Amino acid sequence: MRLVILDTSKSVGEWAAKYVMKRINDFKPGPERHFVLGLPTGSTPLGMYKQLIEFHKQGKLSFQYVKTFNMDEYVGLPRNHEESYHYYMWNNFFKHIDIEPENVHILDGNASNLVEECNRFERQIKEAGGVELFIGGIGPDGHIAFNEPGSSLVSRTRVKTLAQDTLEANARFFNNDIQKVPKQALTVGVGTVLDAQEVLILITGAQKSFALYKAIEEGVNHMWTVSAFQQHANTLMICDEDATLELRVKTVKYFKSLMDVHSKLIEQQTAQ
Ligand SMILES: N[C@@H]1[C@@H](O)[C@H](O)[C@@H](COP(=O)(O)O)O[C@@H]1O
Repeated sequence: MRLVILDTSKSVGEWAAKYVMKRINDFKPGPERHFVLGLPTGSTPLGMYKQLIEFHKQGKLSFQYVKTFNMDEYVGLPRNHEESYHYYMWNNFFKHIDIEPENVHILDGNASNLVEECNRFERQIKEAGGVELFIGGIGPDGHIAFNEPGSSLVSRTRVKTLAQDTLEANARFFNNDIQKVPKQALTVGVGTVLDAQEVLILITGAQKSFALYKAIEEGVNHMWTVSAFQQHANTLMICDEDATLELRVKTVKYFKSLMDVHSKLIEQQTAQ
């Protein structure tokens, strides 16, 4: 596992965007060879999306041959509701880039048969050839996508009832009214994300520092589902200083000493 520690949450967004751009451009996507990207929502990735849009506007990056699969969506929230992940994705990212709408895949939380919707999503990922790079964020309770504490670490896309911690954390998006937060969501499983060729996880803020500690310094534990990525051969976590507050000084020093190595991961873009 790699951990890139940057000073601020802003730098996390910029670094992640440079990394994603490099991965897509190095892949050289084309009509017969789409780059398959898994995407998260939440406040953490906003800076990354902003920077990716900027790279696109500068002509450095195209999404014409990129297929996307989003991690999750609330159940029962109308698609045009400002807090739906459909709205979030189109508003914050897709409408600003050159992606083909048919290449965008977001779970439909209003489908008449939610189980079939989840199974269809898994099939679509498979038909696309699997995810090349899955980007994720985590909740303060260490969940990835909506894989709440106690989720199976081999789970697939499914309906999930949200934990109290998540309802509380996400109430801020619903006028701080916990009653307005949908109680269920559709989410990719931990196993779905583990199947990706590579996983990139963004973690910022002191409120995520205990989860980062659980993810890195303790063992794999289904009560902290992000810890499952210790078992993935190609996981890259990017965090800010605040998120390291619960880590040992030794751990932080070790990963910081690798910064020169990590900088090489985005080198081609900075040189452009
Ligand atoms: N289901 C989403 C997660 O996919 C996301 O990672 C998390 C963090 O959100 P934020 O970045 O706003 O802290 O929020 C929700 O729970």
